[in-house]
Parts: sequence; structure tokens; C-alpha cells
Amino acid sequence: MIKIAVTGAAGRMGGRIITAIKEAEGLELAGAAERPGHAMVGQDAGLVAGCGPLGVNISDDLEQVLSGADVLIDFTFPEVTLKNLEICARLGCKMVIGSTGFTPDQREGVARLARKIPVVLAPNMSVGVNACFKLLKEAVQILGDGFDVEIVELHHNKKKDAPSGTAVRMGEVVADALGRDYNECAVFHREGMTGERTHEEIGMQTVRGGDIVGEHTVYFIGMGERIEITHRAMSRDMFARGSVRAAHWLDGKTPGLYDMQDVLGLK
Ligand SMILES: NC(=O)C1=CN([C@@H]2O[C@H](COP(=O)(O)OP(=O)(O)OC[C@H]3O[C@@H](n4cnc5c(N)ncnc54)[C@H](OP(=O)(O)O)[C@@H]3O)[C@@H](O)[C@H]2O)C=CC1
Ligand SMILES: O=C(O)C1=N[C@H](C(=O)O)C[C@H](O)C1
Repeated sequence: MIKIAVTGAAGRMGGRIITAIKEAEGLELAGAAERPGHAMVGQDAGLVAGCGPLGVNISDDLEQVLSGADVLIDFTFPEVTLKNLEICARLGCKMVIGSTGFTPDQREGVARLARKIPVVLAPNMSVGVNACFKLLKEAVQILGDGFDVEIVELHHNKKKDAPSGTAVRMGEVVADALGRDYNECAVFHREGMTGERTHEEIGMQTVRGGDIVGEHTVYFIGMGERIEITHRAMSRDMFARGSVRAAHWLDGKTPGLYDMQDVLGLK
């Protein structure tokens, strides 16, 4: 039995992950954590998640939560995730990270700490989005350099980072396949007399509203034709199942930084 702990246990993803652990074979919820002062601290994690009592109360003491865990699944915020990763690295607990919005420095911090423990870090844990990453690479290989690329993402009005981690990864995949540097060619804002669009740029557009779970479209726009590769998430459950699959996959792995392409065997 692989013992899993969950941080952000009362969050939108936390609840779905706890439910997915309950439904998975060979895994059990060993602990659940929230930030100190959170209204759900002390409550049964299963009741908070809506999947029935699990006999595991949400705690604000992560070290104590990790004492009985093999893997921590963390969908919180970059600053919180990095602090939690430091604790995991010290205690030798493996980690699955779903948080998005890392700065380049924070990403380096994750890579440095992943030299001590095995870590899966992925901006999107769904099979469909990870298939799209492969399709995008293939699209560029077929289409070559002749199409303008624009990426549009839509999410709910509670999302804190923009563009989404998934959109950024899509931009990186396309830029890489085109032999460009994403950090140099991404354009996030157009207003006023912008001048003509350069051929090299990749436009990154963000829409926020209501309860949209997550939608991503990459447009390849040519002369007289347009290709659109779209992924629409209908619920958060496949992100949660992906994180649980990653936790399972980490069993027996050596320290290092892995992603969902490793977990799904897509590399
Ligand atoms: N990789 C993937 O497949 C996916 C990634 N995500 C990403 O996951 C992250 C979380 O998303 P979502 O669940 O919607 O966000 P939520 O805000 O609903 O959940 C985050 C939770 O973390 C809690 N939290 C804050 N600080 C701590 C702490 N120190 N210890 C433990 N818990 C803490 C928050 O509490 P409080 O609200 O009180 O601050 C909240 O309950 C985002 O970065 C999002 O982009 C989302 C979906 C899929
Ligand atoms: O915050 C969300 O909700 C989501 N975040 C991830 C991202 O930033 O890419 C993945 C998913 O689209 C939902």
C-alpha cells in the first residue's frame, strides 16, 4: 500500500485528489494538510472533499502529516510548494507537484531540490493535454515555419496565475519545435499602435470568467487556412487521477525531476 499525503486539502483540486485516492487501488490517504488558521483544519478530509469520512483529519502541521507518508501530492501555490518541497527533501518523502505559476528562479529551486528526492512536476496532469503536447510538436514538424502561432486559454475567475501553466508549456513546446526561445518570442499584450505582427512571435492570450475548468487552443494561422488544436477540461477529476497515477509511478524511482510525459511513457 502506497501512503499519500495531500496539501491544499480543502482546495478545489485537493478535494478531487482525496476522492481519487479513495477510489484508487493500492493507495491510501495517510494525511492531509492546510495552511495554519484554515477553517477546515481539524475536519475529516473525506467529509471536506465530499467523498465520505476517511478517518484522516486535516492538519496544519505538515511535518507530522508527512511522518506516515511515502508521497506528497501538492496543488497549492509556488511559494507554498517550494517550502513543502524543502521539507519533503529533508524527510525523504517523494513529491507530485501540480501547482503552476513558478518563476524561472522557482523552477530552478524545484530542480535543485529534486536532486535529493524523486519529483513529478507537471502543469497539467490530464492524458488529453499531454497528448496535445505531442500533437503540437508533430504539427510544427509537418507545417514548418510558415504559420503564425497564437495560444488562447480560458479559466475560472478564481485562478491566480496567468497565462496558465499549460499554456506556457504549450508555448514552450511550439517554440522549441520551431527552434525559437519561448522567453524571447512570447507576446502577452497588444494595445494601441502595435505595428504589424512579427512572424516569430507567439501570442499568449488569457480569458478569465465564471467556473470554466480549463480550455486551451493553439492556433496555427496560415494564408487561406487555419488549424486549431483544442483541449477542453470538463471536470477536475482527470487532473486528480493523473496526480494519483504519478504518485503510483514514483514508487521505486531514483531522485530526479520527472514530468507527466515520463509518467505516461510519451518521451
Ligand atoms: N497540474 C494540474 O493538472 C493542475 C494544476 N492546477 C494548479 O493547482 C494549484 C491549485 O489550484 P486550485 O486547487 O484550483 O486552488 P485552490 O486555491 O482552490 O487550492 C489551493 C489550496 O491550498 C491552500 N493553501 C494555501 N497555503 C497553504 C499551506 N501553507 N499549506 C497547505 N495548504 C495551503 C489554500 O488555502 P486558502 O484558500 O485558504 O489559501 C487552498 O485550500 C494552482 O496553481 C493551479 O493552477 C490546477 C488544476 C490542475
Ligand atoms: O488553475 C486551474 O484551474 C488550472 N491550472 C492548470 C494550469 O495553470 O495550466 C491546469 C488546468 O488548466 C487548470
